[in-house]
Amino acid sequence: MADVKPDIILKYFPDLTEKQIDQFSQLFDLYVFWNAQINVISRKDIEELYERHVLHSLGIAKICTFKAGESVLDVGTGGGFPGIPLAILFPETQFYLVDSIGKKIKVVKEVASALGLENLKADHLRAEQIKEKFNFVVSRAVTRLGEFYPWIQGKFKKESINAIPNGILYLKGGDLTEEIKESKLKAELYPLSEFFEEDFFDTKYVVYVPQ
Ligand SMILES: C[S@@+](CC[C@H](N)C(=O)[O-])C[C@H]1O[C@@H](n2cnc3c(N)ncnc32)[C@H](O)[C@@H]1O
Repeated sequence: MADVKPDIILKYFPDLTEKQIDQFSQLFDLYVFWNAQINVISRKDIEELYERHVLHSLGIAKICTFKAGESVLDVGTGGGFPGIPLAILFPETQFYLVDSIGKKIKVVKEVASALGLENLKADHLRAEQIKEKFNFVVSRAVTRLGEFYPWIQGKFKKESINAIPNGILYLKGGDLTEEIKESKLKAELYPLSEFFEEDFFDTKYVVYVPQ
């Protein structure tokens, strides 16, 4: 049996409050329950939930510390990654999670409600339908940057209160040098190996595209 406690999160984020530790601890049982009904995580992966999904999602927090009052859109969140772990870590930031598959959003809503995450809203929508503007757009493993960018272009607030400019923070794998070139975007690549000892297989980078 793999370690199903959130100790690995504390190893890299040692300043969590009791409330956050409790919320991270609840994730395992919640995802075991919901994943049995609606498949949002590969079933063989569930025992690695904290490493492959929760810690992996928090790689974004190593690049950007979201501030109170900022807003973050998670495009193609699936069962809530990276949005749910980030919403636990940054309770003063507003998160909006969307996915084009309704039953995945049902899981997100159920998990968020069980955790009492008041800073998270989720909707069954395609990213292209969203009219609001955000400080940051996060995402994990949805599509190539060149296809992704037009979905969210123009959805960024102008004003910024963060140490880094508003922009996209995308957990990605693949041949990123080629993909970034093809997208014609000015992107910065951050390998997760700079922050974590764990191996994240085919999704080893945070791509940051300032706006
Ligand atoms: C490979 S899954 C990744 C899910 C999640 N981000 C994760 O890493 O576990 C890609 C998700 O993107 C969603 N998706 C694809 N195109 C989308 C769009 N235009 N708007 C919103 N969601 C989209 C799909 O429904 C799917 O749930």
